[in-house]
Amino acid sequence: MMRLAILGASGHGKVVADAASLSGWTEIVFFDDAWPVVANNGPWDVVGAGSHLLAQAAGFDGAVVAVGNNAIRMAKQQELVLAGLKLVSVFHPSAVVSPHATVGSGTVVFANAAINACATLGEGCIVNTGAIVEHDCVVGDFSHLSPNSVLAGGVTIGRKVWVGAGATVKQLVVLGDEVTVGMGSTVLRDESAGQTIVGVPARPLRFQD
Ligand SMILES: CC(=O)SCCNC(=O)CCNC(=O)[C@H](O)C(C)(C)COP(=O)(O)OP(=O)(O)OC[C@H]1O[C@@H](n2cnc3c(N)ncnc32)[C@H](O)[C@@H]1OP(=O)(O)O
Repeated sequence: MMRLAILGASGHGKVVADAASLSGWTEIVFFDDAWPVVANNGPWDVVGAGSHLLAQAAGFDGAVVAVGNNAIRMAKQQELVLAGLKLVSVFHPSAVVSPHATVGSGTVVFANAAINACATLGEGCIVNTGAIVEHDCVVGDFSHLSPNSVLAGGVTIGRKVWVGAGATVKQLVVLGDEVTVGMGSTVLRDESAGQTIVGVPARPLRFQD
């Protein structure tokens, strides 16, 4: 029996649970502060609030935070670690991950994602469905690569970066911490921390017409 606790009874959590179920976790339960009003998340049970999970570290073989917001995911993951839970990574079986890539704890990698050779991903990241992290990329902690987004070779992104669905980042570009890339954007140049950039080519949102 391999028992996984997922914190966050979200839609994203359902995808984490599916990937975990398909990759060998035999018992999966959710914790969420909406419990007991929320008692299930799709086919999975919600069995307690976040505080209950913090008190049950010994009861699980692993835990993962399923919260889409990067800052909240970071805070929750740090709480779980302090409480003694073992943060694990979850890989959908159809994800292709190079044996020469490094993936931090608490990172989830969904169906048809690819992480190529010598890429380095931090902890608590989301590599969403079909996202591509090319060779030699560096992805900071608690970043989210949305479905079908592409980081071309050697891209470096900071912590808590959100790359929107279908966005593409040119090879060797560097994005600072907490940059948000709008869905469908094409990023051709480096951007400093905290910017929201959109469009083709991507420009800071405040400069859009
Ligand atoms: C499984 C999953 O679902 S994972 C999640 C996947 N979701 C995503 O990838 C969504 C990513 N988020 C976005 O792209 C958002 O639009 C953001 C973060 C870039 C901007 O969001 P907000 O700050 O709420 O901006 P808002 O919607 O008010 O738009 C502001 C302006 O930017 C434009 N804009 C917003 N997003 C984009 C975009 N991706 N590309 C081009 N223009 C955009 C809007 O048209 C608007 O222009 P206007 O002022 O001329 O009307």
